[in-house]
Amino acid sequence: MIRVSGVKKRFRKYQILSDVTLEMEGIYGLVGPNGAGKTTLMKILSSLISLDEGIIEINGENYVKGRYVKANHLIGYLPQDFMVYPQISVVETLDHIAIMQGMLNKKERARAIREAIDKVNLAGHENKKMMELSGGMRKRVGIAQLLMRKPSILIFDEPTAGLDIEERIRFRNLLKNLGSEHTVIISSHIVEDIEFLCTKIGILKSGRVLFEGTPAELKAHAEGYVWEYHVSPEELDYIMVEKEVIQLLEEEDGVNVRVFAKEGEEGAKQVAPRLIDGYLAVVRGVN
Ligand SMILES: Nc1ncnc2c1ncn2[C@@H]1O[C@H](COP(=O)(O)OP(=O)(O)OP(=O)(O)O)[C@@H](O)[C@H]1O
Repeated sequence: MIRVSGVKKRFRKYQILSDVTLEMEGIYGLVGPNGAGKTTLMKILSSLISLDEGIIEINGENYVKGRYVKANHLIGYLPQDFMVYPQISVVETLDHIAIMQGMLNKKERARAIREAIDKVNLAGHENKKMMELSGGMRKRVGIAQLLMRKPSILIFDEPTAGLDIEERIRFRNLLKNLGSEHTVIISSHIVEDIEFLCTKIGILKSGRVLFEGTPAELKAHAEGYVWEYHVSPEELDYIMVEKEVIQLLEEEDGVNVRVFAKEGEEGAKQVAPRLIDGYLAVVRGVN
C-alpha cells in the first residue's frame, strides 16, 4: 500500500501537483486528462524526481518533503518507452541488467532470469534479439527485468499504449496476474483497460485529485446522466450533431445511441452508467 498525503510538486513556475492525497492498493488506476500530473506522481513514487511537500508512506515507511522516495528495493517502474540495446538477445539483456543490479553470482542470476522469463510468458523467445520483438514482447522484457529485483509494488505508465488489439489483451492478462502478488499502479487513457484491471481508481486533473474510489463508486457519479436512444440511420445524423454521444451500437433495426446529458428527450431511456460515464461526470464536475 502506498499512502500519498498532501504531495506538491512544482516545475519552475508551474504547480504540477497540488496537495495530492491518495491511498493506492490492489490494482490501482491513475487516470485523468493529458498533463494532469500522472507521470509526475509515478516518477516521484519511483524516486526519479523529488517531492516538494507532503508525505509518501510506502509499506509503513515515510518519505517526506524535499526528498527522493528511496524505496527502489520495493518499487519497479516501467516507463512508457522501455529502452534497451536492440542488438542483444532477451537473455543477454536480462543478464546485463541483473549484473548492473548487483546480482554477481552467475547461478543465482540464471535462476532469477529463468523465473522472470517464465512469469512474463517469454519462454521460447530468450535468444531473440530485442529488435526482433514486438512492442508487447519488449514490454514483457521490461517487466521481467523489474521482477528479478522482487519488488512488492509495480508501476506502469500507460502500459498498453501502442499495442495492437491481441497484444493488448495478452498484456492486460499478464498485468492482472501480476496484481495477485503485487500492488500494481497503472496510468492509462484506455477505459476498457481500467475497467478490466483496476480495483481502485484515482482521477487527477490539473494536479488535483477529483476522485478516489472503486469502479462502482465512479459509475455512481453518472447516475441519472446516461440516456439511450434507439434511432434510424437518418435520425442518427441529427443526434450526432445535437447530443454528446458516448457510444453507438448498430442493431438490425437501427442504432442504439448512448448519450451523456442532464435530461433525456422524448424516446430516451435512462440507463445504468458505465465507467466512462462516471469519468466524464467527475472530470466535468457535473455530479
Ligand atoms: N521536467 C519538467 N519540467 C517542466 N514541466 C514539466 C516537466 N515534466 C512534466 N512537466 C509538465 O507537467 C505537467 C504534467 O505532466 P505529466 O507528464 O505528469 O502529465 P500526465 O498526466 O502524465 O499527462 P499524459 O496523460 O499526457 O501523459 C504537464 O503540463 C507537463 O508539461
